[in-house]
Amino acid sequence: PLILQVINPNTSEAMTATIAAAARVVAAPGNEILAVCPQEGAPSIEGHFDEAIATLGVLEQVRLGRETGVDGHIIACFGDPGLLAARELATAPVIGIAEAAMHLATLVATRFSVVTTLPRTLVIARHLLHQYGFERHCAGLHAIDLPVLALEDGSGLAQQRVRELCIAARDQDGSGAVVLGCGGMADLARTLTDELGIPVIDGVSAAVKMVEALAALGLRTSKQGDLAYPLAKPLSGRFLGLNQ
Ligand SMILES: NC(=O)NC1=NC(=O)NC1=O
Repeated sequence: PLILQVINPNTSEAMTATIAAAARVVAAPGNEILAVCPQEGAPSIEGHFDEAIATLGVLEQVRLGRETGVDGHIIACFGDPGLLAARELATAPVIGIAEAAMHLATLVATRFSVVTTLPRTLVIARHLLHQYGFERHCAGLHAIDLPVLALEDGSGLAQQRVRELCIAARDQDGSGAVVLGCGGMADLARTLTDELGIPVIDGVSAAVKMVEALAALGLRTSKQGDLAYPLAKPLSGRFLGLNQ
């Protein structure tokens, strides 16, 4: 059995619970989901500034996970904050939910759309498409224009807007699949897939299965070249805990 560390990079316990539940639904029997979030940081991640803040918490959790001996790390925020830095620290695989969902979307459709939260985070999704090489696969990017934590306010308004934009993406973008662009949407994928008749993909569950696949194949983060452990140097002050 595996221990999979699922990191919610924001500090909202409610979203950590949503993410953990989605991960546990799909985890293989016997595999443990170790859901964590930073003690300090941003309650939600909605732009470049928030991502920079969240990255330190992600790295601290990856460090703790490595010491615990987890078999994989999942960065459960759609910006995949700190992904490559985390891979330097990690021995086990590190997967971001955006890359996971995008990869799976390309396996079931020739074009996919993304439905995310605030319009200002659309540029982050575009950056990831470029970074991962999926620009030509993405037929549309949509934002519900509600803040991330609207997904946890219990009103159902954000969930309704996600559903409307997924339908619009299916009918207007010519997409064969939709990628849900927020960790807090992780509980919506199965229902929307059934209702819309196309794959609606959540990155949390996608990442869980991809880490399980990598573990089963004995594949871990390469420590050759740029993903080798960070060069040892005396990190000071608030970064003391990150010394190797
Ligand atoms: N595009 C997003 O909504 N990203 C996110 N911000 C968070 O705090 N969690 C996410 O998944």
